[in-house]
Amino acid sequence: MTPMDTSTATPDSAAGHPVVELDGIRMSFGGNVVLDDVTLPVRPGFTGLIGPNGAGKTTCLNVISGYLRPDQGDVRLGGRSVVGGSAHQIARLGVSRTFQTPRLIPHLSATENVLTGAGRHYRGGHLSELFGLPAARRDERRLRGQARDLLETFGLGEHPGRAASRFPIGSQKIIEVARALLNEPRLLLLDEPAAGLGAEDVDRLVTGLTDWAADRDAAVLIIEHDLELITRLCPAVAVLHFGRIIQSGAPADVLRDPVVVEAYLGADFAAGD
Ligand SMILES: Nc1ncnc2c1ncn2[C@@H]1O[C@H](COP(=O)(O)OP(=O)(O)OP(=O)(O)O)[C@@H](O)[C@H]1O
Repeated sequence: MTPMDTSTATPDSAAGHPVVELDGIRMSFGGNVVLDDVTLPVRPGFTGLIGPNGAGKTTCLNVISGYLRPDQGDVRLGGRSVVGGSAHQIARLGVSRTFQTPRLIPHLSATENVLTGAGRHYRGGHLSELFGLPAARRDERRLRGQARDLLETFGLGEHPGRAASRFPIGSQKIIEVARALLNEPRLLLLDEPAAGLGAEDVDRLVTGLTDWAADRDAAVLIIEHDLELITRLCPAVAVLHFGRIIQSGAPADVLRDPVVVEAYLGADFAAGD
């Protein structure tokens, strides 16, 4: 394979219309150009976004989720431009994300933390809760059940009432993923979900995500340095290097591409690791 023109970069092993498309995104901080003409379609299923430290991966997630407004280019969610929308507005359109460092509420239980992801599908509000309105009570019961099911899906159903801070860091990261899923997102953005996880937690994560995605049309964009996880989960992967997409396609092809090997993986990998 040869390096790809960023204007046509497409993880072409994935099927279906893109759930989200980055189109010609440029993002700079001061004079520092961090994303340069990034075009990336993310289709239903799993797409990996890999690249060296500082390549601009988290910045891509921040642009998609409305935490950053790009200097140029468009972000289309289901074909509709969302550039300029706030993070809150974009979340309401069905975009969920996690962060590199888990942002759980330490004293709340695992279930309660997952429940904090409910926003979009929760009809109750402070007033209806206050007056104990039936719709709010029904929603809460349903959501509690879903939160517990999600913890089960990720193999963490044993201690739903335990405070988040009492779980090991790997489990906390997985609880954060479960929280992002309660919202039934059509687009899930995961920022290094496996960082700091042991092998058992990585298996929990992969199994849980695979089970969750199996009967849904959702798209999942995963930033990850664990290339084995990327290969297990993602039929499509794109490589960012110095803010540009330098290659995309099936992981087995992309990870063998000499341009990618040189840019990212280093001589050890090229030698056959
Ligand atoms: N808010 C910001 N202000 C200034 N510079 C920033 C900001 N956010 C990111 N950067 C810079 O943009 C570049 C890309 O950062 P980014 O976090 O997107 O990289 P990354 O590929 O996710 O890296 P890593 O794998 O280490 O997490 C870095 O040089 C970083 O210092």
